[in-house]
Amino acid sequence: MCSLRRGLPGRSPAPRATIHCARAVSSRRGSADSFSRARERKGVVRLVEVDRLSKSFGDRLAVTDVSFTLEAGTTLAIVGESGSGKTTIARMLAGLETPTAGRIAVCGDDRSRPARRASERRDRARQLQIVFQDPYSSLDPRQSLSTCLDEVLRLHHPAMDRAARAARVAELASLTGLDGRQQSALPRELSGGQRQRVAIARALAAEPAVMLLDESVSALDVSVQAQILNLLADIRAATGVGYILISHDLAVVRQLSDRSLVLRHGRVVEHGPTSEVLDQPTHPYTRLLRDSVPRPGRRPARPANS
Ligand SMILES: Nc1ncnc2c1ncn2[C@@H]1O[C@H](COP(=O)(O)OP(=O)(O)OP(=O)(O)O)[C@@H](O)[C@H]1O
Repeated sequence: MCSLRRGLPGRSPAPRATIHCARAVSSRRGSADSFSRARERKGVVRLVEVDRLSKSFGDRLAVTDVSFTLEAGTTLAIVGESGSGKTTIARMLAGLETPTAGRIAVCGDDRSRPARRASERRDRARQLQIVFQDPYSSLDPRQSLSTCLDEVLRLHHPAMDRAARAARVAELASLTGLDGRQQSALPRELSGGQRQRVAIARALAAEPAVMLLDESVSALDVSVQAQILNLLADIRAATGVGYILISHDLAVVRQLSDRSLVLRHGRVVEHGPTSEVLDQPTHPYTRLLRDSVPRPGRRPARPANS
């Protein structure tokens, strides 16, 4: 996997995503809170700050008072059973839902209200990209990887000429382990794992500071899943991108994330380093989630009275 990093010739290991974000943070330094400034002085780039976020749909509270941060080069996992509010948080981060209360900042820019102009939407997309569980539905069936990446590069990097774009397409394909045939293939001609690599390459083409991985490896079989997780870890090390990993699979969470946040009925019940959350959970719900993972010889835990 290390060879993938050689696919970024001449690029500084100092992550471009981080540089992009650091600029955004310093450009609005006046409104950054004192905690952010203290972290910046220590050289930690805070990519995402979510503060007391809530969302209700009518009288249904989907998310209540959720706070977390994400730093460059790290992964935060959001776990919880179906209906616990994971997707709603993801949709608010991506700007697809407006919070009922609370604040979201990505790269220091406030996202608590919808983007008004196309340029603002483009800037936001450049800061945060999403990779969904099913790339098939999010890929244009008529576009090969090369065409798809070229389009993203033209949108986000208008100063790049055709040759620079072609070089960057080759670089991204190499980074995500897609060969020449796969670069010119249509989505239907690729396997699920290859399509997921295409979706990752497309997200990376925008050079985002943050990637939101929404059950991105859930549909893949275990060996392909392991390859994609290794790939994501390599990309994180090479670029400093931060990941928000939404997953119900605790093995995936353990492999890729540094910190985990456990949601129940839209509220955070536990939040801390992943190893501590999974190995020494303090909340009964986290214990239940962990003990529900099927393991040889283990009986499923009975739900507590809840
Ligand atoms: N547009 C909506 N209108 C009304 N209720 C909604 C809407 N979107 C989500 N909800 C409700 O909000 C709660 C949280 O849903 P959400 O999709 O965020 O959960 P989740 O943890 O992502 O679940 P899953 O793992 O099944 O995707 C659920 O009770 C859901 O029914």
